[in-house]
Amino acid sequence: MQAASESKHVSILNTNEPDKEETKTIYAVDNFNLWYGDNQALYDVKMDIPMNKVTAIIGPSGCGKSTFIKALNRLVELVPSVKMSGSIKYDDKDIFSPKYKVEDLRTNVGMVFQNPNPFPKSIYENVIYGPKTHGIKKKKVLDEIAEKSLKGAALWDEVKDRLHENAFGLSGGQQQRLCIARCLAIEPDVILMDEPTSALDPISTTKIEELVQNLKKDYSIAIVTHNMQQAARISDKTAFFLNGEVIEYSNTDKLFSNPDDKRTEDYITGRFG
Ligand SMILES: Nc1ncnc2c1ncn2[C@@H]1O[C@H](COP(=O)(O)OP(=O)(O)OP(=O)(O)O)[C@@H](O)[C@H]1O
Repeated sequence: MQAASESKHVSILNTNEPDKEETKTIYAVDNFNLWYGDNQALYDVKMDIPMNKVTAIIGPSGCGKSTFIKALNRLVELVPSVKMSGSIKYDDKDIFSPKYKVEDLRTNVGMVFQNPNPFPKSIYENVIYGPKTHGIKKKKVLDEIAEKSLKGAALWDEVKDRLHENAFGLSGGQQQRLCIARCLAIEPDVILMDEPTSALDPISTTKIEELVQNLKKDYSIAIVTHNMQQAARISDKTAFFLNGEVIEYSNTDKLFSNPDDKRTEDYITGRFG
């Protein structure tokens, strides 16, 4: 966590800032395998996830997309039967090293799930939950974090007059943006999104897509989506997974216009999946 005064949220709203051209790697995944008990779900996954870009993970149901994204923040370890091999480096550090603290990873890597999952608390309490857990107590600082995070999630204008109302009173799309605000409040570097719009109507989906585009100036984003048009609209790079393998991983324009692998072409043209 950064101190509130040096918060990165200030720059979220500055849409005139030019994109950073130099592409650095935030996650380096190499030869990564994962099993649930005896069933192997991921095979030799190798991919570098770039910093300050949107990386889409696409592929048919059951191909390992969620498993992969949950490996990136070690959430997948909560399944007792899971075994893994290979390496995942975040910011050049092996996240499975005994020395690596999972709490540090979770502070740097936020996650947004398929169904909006606000806590049964007020809008305000939802957003400041993480910072409070990290020991921030001053009301002024928490107020500032709440405002910046809600602005960052493009929700402030809609909720600024009802911050102390229950979050369940928000629409599904607003609840999802609240979950994004809750994620921004811990000031992560990476945001993992697992089908964040699949439960939303088209207007709410468009808002989240616009938001993702804005957020990539300050965050590295990996997004699992079933929606190929969405991947094509919002991502810089796309990985196509099939049966636990990365079949193709390239710039989104290239993958959708001129894929190298016949299986990618079949999938994006709707021949299966
Ligand atoms: N908790 C679990 N225990 C056992 N097997 C699991 C578990 N979660 C996923 N799997 C298996 O791992 C494989 C990959 O599942 P995963 O959920 O990662 O795929 P997905 O591509 O995200 O699918 P979908 O698009 O349907 O969400 C599947 O065969 C699935 O049955």
